[in-house]
Amino acid sequence: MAAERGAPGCRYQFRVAALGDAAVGKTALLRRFVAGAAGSLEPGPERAAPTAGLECYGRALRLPAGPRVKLQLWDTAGQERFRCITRSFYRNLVGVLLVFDVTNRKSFEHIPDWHQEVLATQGPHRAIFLLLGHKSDLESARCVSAQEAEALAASLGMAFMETSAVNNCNVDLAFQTLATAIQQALQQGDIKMEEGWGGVRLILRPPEPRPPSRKPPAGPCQC
Ligand SMILES: Nc1nc2c(ncn2[C@@H]2O[C@H](COP(=O)(O)OP(=O)(O)OP(=O)(O)O)[C@@H](O)[C@H]2O)c(=O)[nH]1
Repeated sequence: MAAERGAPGCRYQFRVAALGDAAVGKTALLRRFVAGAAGSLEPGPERAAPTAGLECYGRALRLPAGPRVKLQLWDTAGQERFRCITRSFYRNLVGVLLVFDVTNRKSFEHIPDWHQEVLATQGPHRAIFLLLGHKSDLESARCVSAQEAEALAASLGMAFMETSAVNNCNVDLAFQTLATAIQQALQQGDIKMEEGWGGVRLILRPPEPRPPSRKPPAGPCQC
């Protein structure tokens, strides 16, 4: 997957958000993806300042066998007191990463509530979801198995992956998987771009098919 910081040559912009309980690692996950494998994680292993409301990041990527797309990535506050800000924004999402912490059972049990909250506020546009079990590097403290998370994801109609921002496990793959599913839904007409909806934006029109070139008249030279 080729990555760029800007959006040159991107055909679409997909608006995606990471949702889940406070401190599950949404900010670290997004920053890891934007910084790439070589980037350092700010502010380090200590607890980062909790997100207040919403923060936005962006990164472009080329999908396998597809166009280049820009992901507009929204980091949302997990804390309840910011929920009225984040809720107002769900209807303009085309992709949602539902994030829980594999060492925090409550954050896993709250996933159906997060899912329901998005569905309840979405309007006619249906977002594509991906369930992420985050902090997979903390194996010894794990209290949610991959099998039960897979079962939950299947029951909610979405795919599941485990990620870690600390060792950069599956981070690129998670975003690539979500973006590919969005692109396929767009291609199949399951998602439609509409005026006034911010989930998908066309940045660059596909090139028009070129008209057949006019050949010089056959026959003897006229000059
Ligand atoms: N071991 C480990 N720790 C992580 C990982 N990702 C994040 N953390 C730590 O988990 C804590 C919370 O991370 P954040 O990214 O701030 O969590 P958040 O979900 O954005 O929190 P809110 O903004 O309150 O919603 C921080 O101390 C991070 O360093 C990870 O993959 N592995």
